[in-house]
Amino acid sequence: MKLPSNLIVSCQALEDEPLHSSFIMSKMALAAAQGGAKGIRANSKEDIIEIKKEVSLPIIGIVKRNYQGSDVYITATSKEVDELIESGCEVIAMDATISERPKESLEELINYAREQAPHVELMADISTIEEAIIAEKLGFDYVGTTLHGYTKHTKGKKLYDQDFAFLKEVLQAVEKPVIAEGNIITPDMLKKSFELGVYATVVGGAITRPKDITSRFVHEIKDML
Ligand SMILES: CC(=O)N[C@H](C=O)[C@@H](O)[C@H](O)[C@H](O)COP(=O)(O)O
Repeated sequence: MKLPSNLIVSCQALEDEPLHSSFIMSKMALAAAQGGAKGIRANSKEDIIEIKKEVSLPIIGIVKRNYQGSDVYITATSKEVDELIESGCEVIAMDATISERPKESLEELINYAREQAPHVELMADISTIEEAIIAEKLGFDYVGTTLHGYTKHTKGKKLYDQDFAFLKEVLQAVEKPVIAEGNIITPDMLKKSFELGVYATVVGGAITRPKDITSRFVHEIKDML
């Protein structure tokens, strides 16, 4: 296992976000490491290379790229897999949902990644129980709840809905290590995910997206002022 059973912090800022910068993401990762995170999740070859200059933690790499006519944007094709192999990340995460893919099938993409980089582990970003089961059968090393609530067929759902009912189901459905990811926004939620039996938990926006953090504070007082 390249990832430790612990907290992983996602350091991502897309082009339309205020902190978009590989340098800033590398410092976010440094802050996360100093705070005790034991892994990093990051987007793009450039960001991963910069982050690796600052921290020696294992990295889950993704490349977010939109393709016309497809809803899949997290490591969608072999092009993104190639970029991630070049980045030197320890784990590649990819969309493992049933959404229509722009090029290779999911199975082809896994086989491609295994052939090109047998030393790199693979994480499935799923949105439903069925997808978790398929991902396990396809041989992913980790099953992550990343896309629950973000696919057409799960839109609007949150990982913490009904006292983490979906996460509990995933934990029962698969034997591979489960990574909780998506909308874990408090230390209590993080603790709860480990109590339920996850292998690791990825926390992103609640730590590394100050715009979202500010909005949550502002939301609480919006009707008072
Ligand atoms: C759905 C999607 O595109 N999720 C992305 C996946 O890498 C990131 O934008 C999230 O920040 C990450 O999953 C962590 O989640 P949260 O920021 O909620 O803690």
